[in-house]
Amino acid sequence: MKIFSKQQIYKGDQQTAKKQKISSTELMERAGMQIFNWIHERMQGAQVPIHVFCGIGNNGGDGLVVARHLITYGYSVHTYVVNCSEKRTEDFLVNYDRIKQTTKKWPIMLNCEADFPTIGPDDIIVDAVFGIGLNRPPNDWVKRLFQHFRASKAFTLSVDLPSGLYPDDVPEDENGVVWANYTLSFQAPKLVFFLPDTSKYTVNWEALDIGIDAEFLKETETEVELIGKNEIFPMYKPREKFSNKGTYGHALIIGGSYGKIGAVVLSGKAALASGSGLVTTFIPKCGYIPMQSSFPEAMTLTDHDEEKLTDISFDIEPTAIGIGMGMGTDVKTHVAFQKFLESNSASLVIDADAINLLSKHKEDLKLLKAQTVLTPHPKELERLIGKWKNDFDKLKKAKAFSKKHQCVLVIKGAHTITVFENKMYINSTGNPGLSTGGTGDVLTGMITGLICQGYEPLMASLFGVYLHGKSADIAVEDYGYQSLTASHVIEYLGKAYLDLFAKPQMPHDPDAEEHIS
Ligand SMILES: NC(=O)C1=CN([C@@H]2O[C@H](COP(=O)(O)OP(=O)(O)OC[C@H]3O[C@@H](n4cnc5c(N)ncnc54)[C@H](OP(=O)(O)O)[C@@H]3O)[C@@H](O)[C@H]2O)[C@H](O)CC1
Ligand SMILES: [K+]
Repeated sequence: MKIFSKQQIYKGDQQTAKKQKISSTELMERAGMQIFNWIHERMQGAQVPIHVFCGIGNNGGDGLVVARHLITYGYSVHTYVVNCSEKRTEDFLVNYDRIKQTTKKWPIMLNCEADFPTIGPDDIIVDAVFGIGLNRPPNDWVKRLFQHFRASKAFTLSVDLPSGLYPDDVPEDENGVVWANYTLSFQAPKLVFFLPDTSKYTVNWEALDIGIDAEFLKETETEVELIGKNEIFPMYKPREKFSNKGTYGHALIIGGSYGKIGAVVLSGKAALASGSGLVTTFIPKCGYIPMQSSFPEAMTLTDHDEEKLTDISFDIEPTAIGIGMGMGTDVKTHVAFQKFLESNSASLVIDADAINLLSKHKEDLKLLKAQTVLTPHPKELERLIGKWKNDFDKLKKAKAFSKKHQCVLVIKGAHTITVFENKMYINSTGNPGLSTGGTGDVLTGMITGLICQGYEPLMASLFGVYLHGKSADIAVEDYGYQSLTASHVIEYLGKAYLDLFAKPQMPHDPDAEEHIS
């Protein structure tokens, strides 16, 4: 699913109005009606006080549409205009008149803190103060209004975007933002719903189809995409009937050191379970027996050193190599890694200590061949690209790094973001059960295994990240968040594959599930 920029959203509105021969007021009516339907479907006329707070722009206009329909359907509605500016948009004014014609209970003007209404914890707040048009921090009294919302503990439903949140920046003051329980976003979610700095402002979100021009949606190239089943399924490569283990490539997993052989076991098993035809592991000598006994499907090569990697040489021809898990950053290991990079011609997935070595010795980055995949967690990323001011700065730096080194950056997190040159792909699967040792090793193995089967490195990264999260989502049903382990992610990979063929995903629902951030 495409995630549009603010400029693209405004353009989409104009193109929709032109192509469908409707006015912007009609488009606002559609948008507001969708929000009303969503509420009405759930509330079925329940007489819970609903406080609709409207700004003075089009987000406020949407709020007025919602309030008008709620009033018409007999709900207990209190409508307020947050009078934070002298300006009014045209469509706000049209809907301001319309609501005044619908009810004698006209919207109440809020001008300062003394005007704040009492809101009960069981009431509902509809937040339509600011949408994507916010361009500066809210006034102090408006900030206090947002804190008043939060203190009330009322269920807060934000229209399009939690007010006070920019679509393309991180707010300076968290008190200047509405903390929503749910956000109903028009047509597509916003990037800020997925970033660590800003995802906390909405617990849950949903995209509502407001009938934006189909051609616009199809033709517009976006910088960001949300990756769900709809995006992943077309990438799937079916297995051929007349095939053998050689058809699906040979994965080589290199890593491990004394006490950290398990990382390579997990990675190797994941490469195999993702579908690689053959798997070989390359580890220090001390790992030979544990590897052979715990992972019989794999072939094992060893370094001549007992405890660490000092000489990565082999006479097999792997299709793809995953390297770095549990490897350590010993000087001798670095020399071996450097020599390996100089001579390697296979596709490469780099993780953990191999990333740390690259960060320490940036001159080695020029040894990476195009489309090498790097899978850093946030700390490893910081060592690699330097500190960032906020998430947007991080993404800017990540894009620059990817462009410079022609590599695929898989930034692991609650919403893993894969960056390739100027494009960013946000994963929609996964859960907090994955915050446990070894799950990163599993991911690296999976991406390596997918490259072995002929997936391009970028595709393999997107597919691997999706399947990894999906596997955890299925496994968590059986094990719960606390007890989920990296081994379960491997065990449930088959179910994650099968899920691709299960119920189709709804067009506007990235993963046919609730979107809890
Ligand atoms: N396709 C769609 O997604 C549709 C979205 N709709 C809704 O429209 C809003 C965007 O509406 P817009 O009027 O552009 O913006 P806002 O309502 O968010 O803000 C209105 C104006 O408020 C001013 N502003 C900005 N920051 C502040 C501030 N801190 N304090 C006071 N005022 C502020 C600013 O104007 P200025 O001239 O003063 O700079 C904004 O322009 C979108 O989010 C949806 O809810 C359509 O209804 C349907 C299609
Ligand atoms: K809002």
